[in-house]
Amino acid sequence: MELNLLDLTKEFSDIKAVDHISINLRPGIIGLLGENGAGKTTLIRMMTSLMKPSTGKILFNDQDIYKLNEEYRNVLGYLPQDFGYYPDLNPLDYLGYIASIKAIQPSVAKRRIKDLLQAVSLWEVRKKKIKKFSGGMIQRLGIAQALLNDPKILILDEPTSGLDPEERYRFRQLLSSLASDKIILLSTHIVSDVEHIADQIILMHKGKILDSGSVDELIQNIPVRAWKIKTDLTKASSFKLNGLITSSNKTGDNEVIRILCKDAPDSEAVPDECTLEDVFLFYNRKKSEPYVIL
Ligand SMILES: Nc1ncnc2c1ncn2[C@@H]1O[C@H](COP(=O)(O)OP(=O)(O)OP(=O)(O)O)[C@@H](O)[C@H]1O
Repeated sequence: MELNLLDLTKEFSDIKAVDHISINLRPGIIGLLGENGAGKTTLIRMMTSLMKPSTGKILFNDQDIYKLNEEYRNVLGYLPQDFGYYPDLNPLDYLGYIASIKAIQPSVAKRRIKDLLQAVSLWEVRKKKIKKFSGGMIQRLGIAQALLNDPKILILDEPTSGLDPEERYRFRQLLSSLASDKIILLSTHIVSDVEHIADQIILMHKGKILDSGSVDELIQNIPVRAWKIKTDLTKASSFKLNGLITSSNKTGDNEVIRILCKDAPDSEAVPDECTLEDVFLFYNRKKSEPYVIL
């Protein structure tokens, strides 16, 4: 099973929200990582066939998704950024309603709704009105509705926004537990949402893919390493000219700086482990930032 994005572009008057993107997606968890406005939602809306690309194609198993039409939508599960739920319904009635829209047979739907509510830990509150739910509970219900038709492709747009760290953790556990035979695409601007669960990360910036691959591959592909240096406060600011400072901790007259640059910025500098956060910071550094690769 594969989803092939071929030279996709989406223009809104003078904005190229998605700019000549080509990528091949296979089963596993794929993290679509980019800052706000990178073009993630636009890309996702094209992948769900809700929006037509200005140019390019999307092929599901070699067939154009717009030609497959309903056949494609039957294998797709989608959780938009703001999914429409009915606050006065309870999860049982809400999912029953969605199942009828998706034309799932009532006997199949009944069993599936029970399984899903148990999987997302909402079975105990199946008769409670959704308006009494926390943000995390609502997002879990959103996942359940996206999974109702047992989709082969599951697309989740910023599913962790509004969740607290504990809820985000549980959400990641849930995603990891989903069958590995699905293509699961999760868009986010939060590195920790995808760092430990994604098989593949797609780094998006200003409508383009900057890099894609495993976390280790992305780390290897940046031309900088991380270094830690203990320095005195007067010297500390000079390091800002040498690389991208990712953290600094003051202790008395000293400061411990963590910096991204190509080579050791000082004889005292010791190498530190690079992370996906470093990759994200490197690609999203501001043009105005004094940045010199040593
Ligand atoms: N319907 C539209 N009309 C005009 N411009 C749009 C439209 N939709 C998106 N854009 C622009 O396209 C760019 C990409 O937006 P998009 O929503 O795809 O990014 P994103 O990465 O999903 O960000 P966010 O997480 O903030 O939604 C932005 O500059 C946005 O303003």
